[in-house]
Amino acid sequence: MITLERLTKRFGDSTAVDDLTVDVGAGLVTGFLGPNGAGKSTTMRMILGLDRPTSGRALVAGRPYSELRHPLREVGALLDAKALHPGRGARTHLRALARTHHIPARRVDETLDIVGLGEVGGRRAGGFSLGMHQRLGIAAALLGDPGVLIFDEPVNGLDPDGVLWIRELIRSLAAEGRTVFVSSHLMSEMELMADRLVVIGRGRLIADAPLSEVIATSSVAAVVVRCPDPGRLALLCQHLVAGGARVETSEESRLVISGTPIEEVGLLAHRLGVPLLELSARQASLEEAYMELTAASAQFRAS
Ligand SMILES: Nc1ncnc2c1ncn2[C@@H]1O[C@H](COP(=O)(O)OP(=O)(O)OP(=O)(O)O)[C@@H](O)[C@H]1O
Repeated sequence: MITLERLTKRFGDSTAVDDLTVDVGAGLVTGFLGPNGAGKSTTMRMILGLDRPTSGRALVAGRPYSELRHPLREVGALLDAKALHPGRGARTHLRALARTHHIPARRVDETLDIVGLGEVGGRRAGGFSLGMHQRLGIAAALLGDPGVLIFDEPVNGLDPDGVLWIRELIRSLAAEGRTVFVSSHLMSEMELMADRLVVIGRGRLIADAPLSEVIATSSVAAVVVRCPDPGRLALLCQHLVAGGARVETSEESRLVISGTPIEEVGLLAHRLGVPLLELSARQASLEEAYMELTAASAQFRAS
């Protein structure tokens, strides 16, 4: 469990994180979204004791990071995968970490196997590909078998195999009951990975809800009907508009309706004797919902 209580961080005159209160629960993947500069990394850094809050608190399992007795056994993190000594082998790097954090040495080979680097553990990290760096960073995060995991942009720059692997790993870590907090700019990936979402913009909380609820906020969600009889379709359209729905006619035989539930559209068509060849719900994508939610707080968006 991660708890943010009125968490605030100022750098000089600018406020990077602004009064953020959020509970990130166990057994779930919680996605952390927001435009560039929204304050995601700063928030994660404060959870990990790398930045000091200006006010408020960030707690892991009920305590600030600095008060954790065995931090790596409580919380593992992937922030900047390249931040390690290039001359060191992967195994040597993990062994050093294990030693300084009182983690049994056998975990080094266990975690190298979990991330698929068992065969290359002796190679210098300086020669690793981006994907191997990510895997090694994840091995370091898992080393202490922690209950809380924080991943900042874990799929950045990975090939499709690597993306699939990280997605499955992250889902399985949550299924084991761990708290998993993940940031990503890839909405399609978040849609597949996250159970809940925390969305921030300019440091402030915009949404904290299950994925499905965030998607449901989009105005792009619609009901599509198709009818072979233009006269009947026009009649249906008239009644829908009179009832307050927004209706688009993209093709002659098709209506795209928003603001009216699919059940009501179906019953109305039946009452009016409108023959339907199609009655379907069009769900918004997370990307569409996200763009609407963050429209006011994105600093760099073309108009
Ligand atoms: N050490 C620092 N000194 C001054 N300003 C900083 C510092 N670290 C971050 N900031 C500022 O705080 C704000 C939030 O940055 P942060 O990196 O947390 O955002 P982010 O949501 O992670 O962005 P991105 O998606 O681009 O990684 C930005 O305006 C950034 O310039």
